[in-house]
Amino acid sequence: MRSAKDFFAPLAVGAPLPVREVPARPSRMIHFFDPSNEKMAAKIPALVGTVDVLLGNLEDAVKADNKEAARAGLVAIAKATDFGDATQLWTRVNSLDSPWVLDDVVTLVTEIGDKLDVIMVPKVQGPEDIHYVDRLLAQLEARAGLTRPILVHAILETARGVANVEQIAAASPRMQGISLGPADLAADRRMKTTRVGGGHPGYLVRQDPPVGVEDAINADRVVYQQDLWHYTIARMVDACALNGIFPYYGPFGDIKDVVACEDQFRNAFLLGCVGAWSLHPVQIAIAKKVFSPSAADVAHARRVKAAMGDGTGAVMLDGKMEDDASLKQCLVILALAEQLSAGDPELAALYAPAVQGEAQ
Ligand SMILES: CC(=O)SCCNC(=O)CCNC(=O)[C@H](O)C(C)(C)COP(=O)(O)OP(=O)(O)OC[C@H]1O[C@@H](n2cnc3c(N)ncnc32)[C@H](O)[C@@H]1OP(=O)(O)O
Ligand SMILES: O=CC(=O)O
Ligand SMILES: [Mg+2]
Repeated sequence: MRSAKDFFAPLAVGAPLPVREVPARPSRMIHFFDPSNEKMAAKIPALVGTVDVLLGNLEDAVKADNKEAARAGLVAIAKATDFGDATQLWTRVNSLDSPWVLDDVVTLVTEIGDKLDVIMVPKVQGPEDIHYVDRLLAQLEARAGLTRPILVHAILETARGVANVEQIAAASPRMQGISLGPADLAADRRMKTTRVGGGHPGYLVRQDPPVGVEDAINADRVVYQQDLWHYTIARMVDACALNGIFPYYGPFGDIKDVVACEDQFRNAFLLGCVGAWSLHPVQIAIAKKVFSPSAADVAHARRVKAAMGDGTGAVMLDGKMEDDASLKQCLVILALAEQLSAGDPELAALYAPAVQGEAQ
């Protein structure tokens, strides 16, 4: 293990200094596209400024025959596009045991390292995977003369990865965040599902049999569908919070079911996630809506803050007790509203009166 003193030293001579704080840029939707798909790629310039993150995907969902075209396509798109301040460029490289990943990383850092904000690494098993990528990136950054380190995002999609999530989150100052990868995780755990994210009608809790009713076992009883992902998301959120990095829900594959997608994203938001993946343009607006606090929550947070005066003690507001701890939650909402308003006049208007300075 590296000593704390060494942690912020570059891992290669000439590589940029590691960051001490992960930049907290909005990343409500990580919008996936396949750079080898000409129709999809043609839509990317118009998405700049409308999504927080554009992610050129090179891994699963890109056909094996198209892996090189996807890599080359991403290089071409990145070179031709000005992403501005509002949109980050990320990539998801192939898995570390694949025949493509070395060329993915070498090519992307060398050709477009100055444009890439984050590299998403799939199927991370433990901190050793992050250490490998960390050193390789430092070497390539030094050779490319980059002045800003590229950050790393891990996908949590193996049982071993989940068991090691705290060490993964702490493995490098490059760690930007972690996404839940429910599809691969389900397969790796040998769960008996056949879908990409979301719930399952068979995973439920049933109300007790009614008392004093004939054939009570077969009587109508309320069933509550449970969340397959609650444990993993909660663990991931804690690991990220502990290490000052950001947690995300991953993919929701039922593109047509925009209602369940919104529910699943909101569960993740309420548990502490800052964003989710959008696989199709229709999911962009869902993520934006869910991962931006509601106007009602912002207004309520503002009232609690005003009622709490110097921030200590207890007060009653609308019949509920508020104190230092509920104020802290309200400040989280206000800080997020302030951050998002800064780059989005529509949200700024929604949250009016101006939220400037409220989180201080
Ligand atoms: C488990 C995991 O690893 S999840 C992550 C990996 N998966 C992905 O990245 C999937 C990315 N998304 C996709 O491949 C596609 O959206 C699909 C396959 C889900 C659906 O694609 P389609 O059947 O073409 O959807 P649809 O017909 O509704 O598309 C409408 C338009 O939006 C475009 N479009 C679809 N997805 C995207 C996207 N992610 N980004 C930009 N444009 C897109 C289509 O090209 C199409 O364009 P057109 O109007 O010019 O014909
Ligand atoms: O890569 C994502 C997943 O769910 O698997
Ligand atoms: Mg996966």
